[in-house]
Order: sequence, then C-alpha cells, then structure tokens
Amino acid sequence: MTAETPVKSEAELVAEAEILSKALPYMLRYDDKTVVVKYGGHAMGDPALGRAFAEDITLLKLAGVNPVVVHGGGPQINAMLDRLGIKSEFAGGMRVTDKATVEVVEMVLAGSINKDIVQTIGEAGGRAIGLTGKDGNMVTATKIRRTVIDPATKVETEVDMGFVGDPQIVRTEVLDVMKKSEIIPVLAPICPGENGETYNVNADTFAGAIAGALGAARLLFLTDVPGVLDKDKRLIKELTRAEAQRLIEDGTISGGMIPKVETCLEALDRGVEAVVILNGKVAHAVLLELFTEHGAGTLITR
Ligand SMILES: Nc1ncnc2c1ncn2[C@@H]1O[C@H](COP(=O)(O)OP(=O)(O)O)[C@@H](O)[C@H]1O
Ligand SMILES: CC(=O)N[C@@H](CCC(=O)OP(=O)(O)O)C(=O)O
Repeated sequence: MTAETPVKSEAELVAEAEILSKALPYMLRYDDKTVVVKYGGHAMGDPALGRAFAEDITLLKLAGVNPVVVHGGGPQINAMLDRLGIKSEFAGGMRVTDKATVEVVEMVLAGSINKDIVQTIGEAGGRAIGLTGKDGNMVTATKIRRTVIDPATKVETEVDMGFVGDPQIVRTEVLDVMKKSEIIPVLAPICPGENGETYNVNADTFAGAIAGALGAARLLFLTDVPGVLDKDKRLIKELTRAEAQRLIEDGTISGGMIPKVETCLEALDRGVEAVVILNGKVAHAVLLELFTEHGAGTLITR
C-alpha cells in the first residue's frame, strides 16, 4: 500500500469480495471445459481493449478453463492490401483471394496480428503460443465451394473464391497438449491444402471447425456490434436455426455476419453446446459473458 492508496471501509472491502465470490458458480461450470474465443478484426485496434481481452484470457486459463483464441483481421488485411495497391472484393462475407492476396493475408494474420496478441497475453502474465493451421498440420483445407444468394432476386450463384479454403481435417494433438499445460493457443486461420497451396480460411469458419473438433462448451464471437440485429437494428437475444436462415435469405444478415451465423449453426451440429455473438468493443466482454450473470449478445443454441 502506498501513501496515495485510498483506505477502504470494511463494507467496501466485503462488497468487493462478494463480487469475486459471485464468479464461483461460473468458474465451476467451466472448470476444465474448452472455450473457443474468436477475436474479430473489428473488435481489435484499441490498445486498452486489447489489454482487457488479454487479461480475460489469462484469467480464464488460471481459473482452470481451457481458452483457445482464434483471431481474424479483415480490416487490417484491407489496410495492407491498400498500401500495396492490391484490390480486394468480398462475396457472401468472404474475401475473394488470388495468389498475391493470400500472401498478404498470411503475412498479416500469421505475422503481425498473431504476434501482437501473443505479446499482449504475455504482458498480462499469460503464456501464449501463436500457430496457424499449418503448424503440426493442425487444420488442412480444401478449396471452398460457395454459392451466394441475391436477396433481391433470390437467385443463387456459385462464386470462384480462389484460394479460400474450407477446413477439412482438424488434428487436435497440439491443442490437447496445450490444454494440459499453462500454454494458451492463439490461432491464425491460414491452412495448407493437399497440393502445396496456402488457403485463406475465414476466421469464423476456422473457429467453428476448432470448436467442433475440441467439443467446446462455448464458442464466443467477439465483433463490433452487440450481436445479430434485426431490420430495425434491435438486438436479437436468441436466435433459432430457422430464423437465422430466414434472416440471411432476406438480407437482414449480410456481409461478415453471414459466415459468423453459418458457423454458429454448423458448430452446434458438431456438438458445441452454445454459441454467442457479442460486442468485443466492451472492455472485459469475455469475462462478463462467462463469469457473471450479465451475459449479453445473441445466444444461438440447439
Ligand atoms: N443483421 C446483422 N446484425 C449485426 N451485424 C450485421 C448484420 N448484418 C451484417 N452485419 C455486419 O457484420 C459485421 C460483423 O462481421 P465482420 O465485419 O466480419 O466482423 P469481425 O471482424 O468481427 O468478424 C458488423 O459490423 C455489421 O456491419
Ligand atoms: C476467406 C476470408 O474471408 N478470410 C478472411 C480472414 C480474416 C478474417 O476472417 O477476419 P475477421 O474475423 O476480422 O473478419 C479475410 O481475408 O479477411
């Protein structure tokens, strides 16, 4: 205690202790369980929020949860492509990726963003290791087949996405070893193909494949909106499969929210207990969601 530390009354100290003890039932619920946290590029950028995120992940690990971080970086890839004068287009919320683009995507995701998150977790007192799907041959991919629906005409067209991959085989050995250790995995969605290709995998899709393979108790998507919004921009607190499909078809769910919601539905099919899409622009969003009664965002369950 320094001379400047304000002296707290006994009542204030007890109130603080009560807040901490309220986390106990949640800590028991997630003890030894895997929680996959997808950290979207739109939730990144503010250093204070980045530190709060790293603290939450470190705290989860110390509390006996098995957090696995999967990160994106769409806006950061856009900025680098712009600097290099490479044009980029999206179809159905995914980046159409040619050879030059995939090189930049790998550089940004596996390079600067991955190392930045690993370092910030390290500064928070955790021990993180950054990997891609290539490391330990963890996630291999095949070329994606993607059809896009035009909300106006309802016509479906197949789009050639170039080097965009769909996760095919997930080998969890490396993640299983990390679960038993103090190491927190931080994964970038870059995957090898069968014939020496490098595939750009959408980070939402990648997170879903990892959560499914690990039988995760929760899959959290941290983004820059409070959750899935309806036509009037109101938060939808719970979403069913049929409703999600209808909202994609009528265009209410568009852009980057499409792969997120599609992934949620697939992850539930693969045995993940529940998926939540929430606002990563709120400090300590992960801790609030898992360890308090103040869960926010859109919950998608089976
Ligand atoms: N119905 C919807 N509800 C909420 N967000 C939506 C909806 N439809 C489209 N979006 C868009 O999806 C974006 C989130 O996806 P994305 O840009 O891929 O973020 P991230 O980088 O976090 O993965 C939101 O910022 C919003 O612009
Ligand atoms: C195929 C595809 O769309 N890949 C994404 C990978 C990064 C990503 O998914 O980042 P966010 O989570 O921030 O959106 C891309 O190139 O932008």
